[in-house]
Amino acid sequence: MAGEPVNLNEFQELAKEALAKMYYDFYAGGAEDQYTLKDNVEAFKRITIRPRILVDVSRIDMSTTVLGYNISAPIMIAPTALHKLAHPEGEAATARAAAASKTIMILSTTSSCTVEEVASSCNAVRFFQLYVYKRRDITAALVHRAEKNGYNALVLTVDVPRLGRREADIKNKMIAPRLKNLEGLLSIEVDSNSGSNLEAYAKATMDASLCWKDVEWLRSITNMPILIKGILTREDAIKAAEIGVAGIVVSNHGARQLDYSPATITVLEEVVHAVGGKIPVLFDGGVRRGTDVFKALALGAQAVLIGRPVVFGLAAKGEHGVKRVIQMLKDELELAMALSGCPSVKDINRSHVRTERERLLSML
Ligand SMILES: Cc1cc2nc3c(=O)[nH]c(=O)nc-3n(C[C@H](O)[C@H](O)[C@H](O)COP(=O)(O)O)c2cc1C
Ligand SMILES: CCCCCCC(=O)C(=O)O
Repeated sequence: MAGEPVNLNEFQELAKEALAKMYYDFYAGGAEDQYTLKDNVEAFKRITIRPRILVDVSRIDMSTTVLGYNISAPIMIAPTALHKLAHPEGEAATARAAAASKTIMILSTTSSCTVEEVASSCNAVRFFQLYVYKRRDITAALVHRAEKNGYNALVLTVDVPRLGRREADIKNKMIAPRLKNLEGLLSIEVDSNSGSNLEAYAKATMDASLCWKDVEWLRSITNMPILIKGILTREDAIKAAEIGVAGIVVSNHGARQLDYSPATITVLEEVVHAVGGKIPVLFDGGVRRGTDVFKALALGAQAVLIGRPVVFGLAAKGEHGVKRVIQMLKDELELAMALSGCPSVKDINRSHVRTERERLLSML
């Protein structure tokens, strides 16, 4: 690609040029037919914006709060695995970029840098994403380390009882790098001649018996607020609000788990209605433009998380690349707000978008 990237998709092109095929495929890929992977992005394109005019937009304020923490814009960093496959500085660079951008990074359990290394790389607000291992003692140790190292919330990922079938990883025989957070705690060697070593590793270690009552167990071992990541239905959203978690993330894991699960933006409103304002609803999946952020906020999300574009920014240009990715989205969101008559994020409301359902109903 010639010249500097001007949007997030161009960062993906740069990352493709920079990365070994096995790693690029791991980051970019989705499950099976990758139907949901495409639809996460395409579904945003089926929503149009209803701009309002003659509103004073000479000043735009994108700042907001999540769990009471101030951030410069409703754009956070989603937990994604193994940043050192993208860049030698790994999650430490991502965390510094998050801090410089005044936003929150959610560190993955399956990070290449440890909980402690990331904590000492910046003093910004950080959340910790938790996978629950069969070995509950190891899970508890991770939670305690996150708490001790100043992570401000726990994001419990609930959509990985098994790893999704990612065919590129199977073909590439994707490696399962040693997870630094588990060093000295768990050593499982996998060697899957038949396909993805990552999938084999996940099968050997992740606790597929995880269920609602385990949220109580988690609560009993930590004072950190707990958010549940991976909710796609009103039924589960109601349950989460009933058991009193601190928030939820509408997510299909970047379409890497269950193919033909819905594009997340198409179920956001259902979940928001079900929760009825009792707890904050965060959102991820397919956000590539400031207008996508705007649409998610209009449908009730408090903030969005960005997954792949952050890793692509890191792969292409390290910490600077992550900062650029976040800044590009912020610039696009700011412009979308100005052109839609929304001087602050609280001005963005349901009347500012027309969903595909509404378009179809209007034709009857
Ligand atoms: C390479 C990659 C690794 C991921 N690793 C994790 C993880 O360790 N924990 C987790 O909860 N979600 C993980 N996710 C899912 C993201 O948190 C997020 O839900 C998803 O990437 C959002 O979609 P987007 O990539 O279209 O922005 C991962 C996603 C990708 C692409
Ligand atoms: C090493 C165990 C599985 C890592 C899973 C990371 C992830 O959530 C994803 O790739 O998606």
